[in-house]
Amino acid sequence: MVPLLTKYKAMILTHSSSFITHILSTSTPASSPLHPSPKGFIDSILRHKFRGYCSNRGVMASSIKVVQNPDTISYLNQRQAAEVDEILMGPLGFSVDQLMELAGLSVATAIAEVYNVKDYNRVLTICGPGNNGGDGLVAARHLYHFGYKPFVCYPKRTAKPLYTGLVTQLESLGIPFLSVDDLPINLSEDFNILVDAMFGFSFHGKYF
Ligand SMILES: NC(=O)C1=CN([C@@H]2O[C@H](COP(=O)(O)OP(=O)(O)OC[C@H]3O[C@@H](n4cnc5c(N)ncnc54)[C@H](O)[C@@H]3O)[C@@H](O)[C@H]2O)[C@H](O)CC1
Repeated sequence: MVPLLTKYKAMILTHSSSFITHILSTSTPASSPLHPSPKGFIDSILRHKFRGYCSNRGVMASSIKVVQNPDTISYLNQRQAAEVDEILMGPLGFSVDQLMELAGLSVATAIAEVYNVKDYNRVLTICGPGNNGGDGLVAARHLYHFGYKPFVCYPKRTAKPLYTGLVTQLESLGIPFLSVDDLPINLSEDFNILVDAMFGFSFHGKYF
């Protein structure tokens, strides 16, 4: 899969934790009301964590570190992303559908900021069976409203109301659902952008 990916115009990963996806993916060096510093955001989560759970700040401080690269993009690893979600959904009281909506909207907004709709119109969103897949379904809906032409491949559907509702919303907009067999061998011939919403922090096993 990896060699193929290099051919795509863009590949968007929704792997990172929902609420922070956009902030991390579009972070700029300077803070502004629209683009808050990702470090500031993470710091506020960590402060909450320290306050709520930890009497030993040194230990907790070393357990989550935000890696900042020279381009000011920050990354969380799998465990860190899961921990942030636990805090958001626990003491901070966010619900899954609330976070999923924010994650999907953030991904769609990040795409719209970077890839103009005229040149990069056809977006394939490949959705897995869990919450990460749900993020992708939400992203497809917002991309439609931003003027893109989204396509969704959602081969392993989940019967829970949260997911069936998302599917109904996409169907009502006429967004095509493609089976795996419908997909061309060379995805880059048919699509300008690929959104990988297959697995998030619950992925286990090995990448190949
Ligand atoms: N609070 C939350 O949980 C939220 C998370 N958000 C996003 O969702 C993902 C995590 O979602 P989750 O449902 O826990 O699982 P995944 O989507 O990562 O995986 C789905 C499903 O797949 C199974 N699985 C894992 N590895 C494999 C494998 N090798 N082969 C087959 N199946 C596999 C796994 O057991 C899961 O059941 C998180 O990253 C966020 O992006 C939302 O934004 C909402 C809030």
